[in-house]
Amino acid sequence: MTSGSTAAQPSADEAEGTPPDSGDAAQEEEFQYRDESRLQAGGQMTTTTMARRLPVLVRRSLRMAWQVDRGATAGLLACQIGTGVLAALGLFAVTGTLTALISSGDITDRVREAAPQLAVIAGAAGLRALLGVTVTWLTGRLRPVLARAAEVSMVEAALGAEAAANNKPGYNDQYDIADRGAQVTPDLVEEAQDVLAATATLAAGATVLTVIHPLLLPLLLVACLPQAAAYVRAARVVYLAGLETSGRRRMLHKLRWHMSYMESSEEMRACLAGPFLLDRYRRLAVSVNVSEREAANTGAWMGLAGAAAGGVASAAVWATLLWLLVSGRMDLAAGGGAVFALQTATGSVRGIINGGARLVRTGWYVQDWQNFIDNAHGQAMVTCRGSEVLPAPPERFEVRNVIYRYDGAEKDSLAGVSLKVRRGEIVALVGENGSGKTTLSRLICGLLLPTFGEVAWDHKTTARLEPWEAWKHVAVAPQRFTYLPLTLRDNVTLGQDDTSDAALMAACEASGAADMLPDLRSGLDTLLTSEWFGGHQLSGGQWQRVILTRAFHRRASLLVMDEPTAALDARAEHHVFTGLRDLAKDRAILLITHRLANVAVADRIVVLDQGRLVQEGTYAQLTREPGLFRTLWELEQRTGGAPSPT
Ligand SMILES: Nc1ncnc2c1ncn2[C@@H]1O[C@H](COP(=O)(O)OP(=O)(O)OP(=O)(O)O)[C@@H](O)[C@H]1O
Repeated sequence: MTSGSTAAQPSADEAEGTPPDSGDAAQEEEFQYRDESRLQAGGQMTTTTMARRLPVLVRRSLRMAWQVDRGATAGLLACQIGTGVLAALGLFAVTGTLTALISSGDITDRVREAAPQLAVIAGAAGLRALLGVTVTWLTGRLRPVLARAAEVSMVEAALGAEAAANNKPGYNDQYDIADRGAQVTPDLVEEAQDVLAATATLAAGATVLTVIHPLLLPLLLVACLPQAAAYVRAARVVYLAGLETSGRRRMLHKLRWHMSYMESSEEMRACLAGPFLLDRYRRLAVSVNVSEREAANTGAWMGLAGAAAGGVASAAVWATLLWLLVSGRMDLAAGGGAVFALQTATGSVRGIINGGARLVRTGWYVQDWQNFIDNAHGQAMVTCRGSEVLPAPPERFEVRNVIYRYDGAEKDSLAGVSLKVRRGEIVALVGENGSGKTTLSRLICGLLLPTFGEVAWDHKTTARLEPWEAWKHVAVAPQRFTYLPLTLRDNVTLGQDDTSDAALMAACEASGAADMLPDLRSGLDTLLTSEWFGGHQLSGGQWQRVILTRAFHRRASLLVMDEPTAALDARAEHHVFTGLRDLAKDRAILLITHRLANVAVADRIVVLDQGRLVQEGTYAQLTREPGLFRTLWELEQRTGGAPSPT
């Protein structure tokens, strides 16, 4: 982005990650992770609990891999077992070779005796290399499939959460952390493979070591414990830093999205929002860098301490081996084999510790992912709602004395509102900005559940209905709609109901979208975005026609239209409103608009003021009687808007 050149550049100190000045601190405070219970739970995880969880994690990773690609998983397991067997064979062959070479007798005879063992060593090494390549191939095949599957589960869980969840404390943080878990799911499998491979090799080394001298293996394992503890602590520090920075990283992600994507590209330039946000981004990035760098430093120190402890412990094991040899408790040939076995076993134990610590850290993330997909941070609709299904499309939608307060809000957005809409009726919701119109429409659609009171469709409350089945009876043309990068046909039908051209064309006629079809290269099958080749970029008003087409195409009992013509030209707006009565024949229509000229079409008008229903009546009644409606209507008339009552 060229405008970035005008942005305040970070100083050298900032670029290196020095904490930003105090002016930014308050700003960053807003994005801090605040789920103390989660942080405490993370902080209390010890090496012992983690050691206990390791087999669970390996099993989980295998189960996940098995679900997405059985062939690759079985192949990987076979490779790991094969690697262990070959490692054992190779080690036994090394011991045999050394015994043969070191024994007394003619050198030619000794070499001849050792030759078959040497062939086994070479064969085992070659086959292990082959298995290594196979493991790389199978892992490469598994990784992307697993990552996509984890992402899909996340999206399913997010879609299965209450729409109100976004306001719940901690929900978005939990989503982010879980999303990170989804991204690292393939790592879990790979790290579990590493641990399995190292365990298989250790099993081989351990067998040989135990045969040579029973003291060596326990000594080696005890010696590695301090290193394991240090690595797990380091992993915990990095994981906790990931939790703590999640809110700030989410903000970075949002800023990146707004600065780079097409939808906001014009404001980024014309309002100089680009340089401003880029500066904000840099400062926030520095603060995240500082936290992550601190964690990396602490982790490195812990790793260093662990490695030093491991080094000392290793030296003790080697000294023991030396003592066994010098004191004559072990002969020279066995000693040679022990050196190889010890080296292999030490490498394997380090592999298990390293891989295990990484596996544990990844396991925490994956656990977060699992928790989220299990119940969406306590917001899963299946646990908040019933599973009843309406026997027939509802005739009547009723709001009974409803209070609604968004989570975290200081006051109610709706305070004791009651309203009825029947099929065949058009009801208009009117009121000033923030009076609660959209909130009321969300409740009547069952997108939100009331804080108090109830919303009933015929005689069933929305809280008892299975939501996805219920929403088959609802069509919404929302105030803030989403531009989906799909064809016109897909944007309208979303794969539902009658996807035939005839049904689509009828809806296009009603919304006015039919007028723009001649300009679309592939008609109904034109991709509605220029972000991909062959796509077509629509104007704001044209998009609104598409959204209306989508709502009209659905044969739903309740049609909610929230500022449905805000972006339409006069001809298109007139076309939509003259067709509304026809649409209302078999639908209940809830119309929200600030253009009071348009509410004349409604059978009833309901006026909201600060979350309360203050007036209800026909257009003729409300324009006559004193009240909020008349005040707004008169203001609109002064600017040349609403017609006189008939
Ligand atoms: N998702 C949300 N989270 C928290 N508060 C919200 C949310 N949506 C709306 N509110 C609050 O609820 C109140 C009613 O908002 P609502 O969108 O229902 O008003 P409206 O009458 O549709 O306004 P407008 O005419 O501007 O569209 C406002 O005070 C608003 O701040």
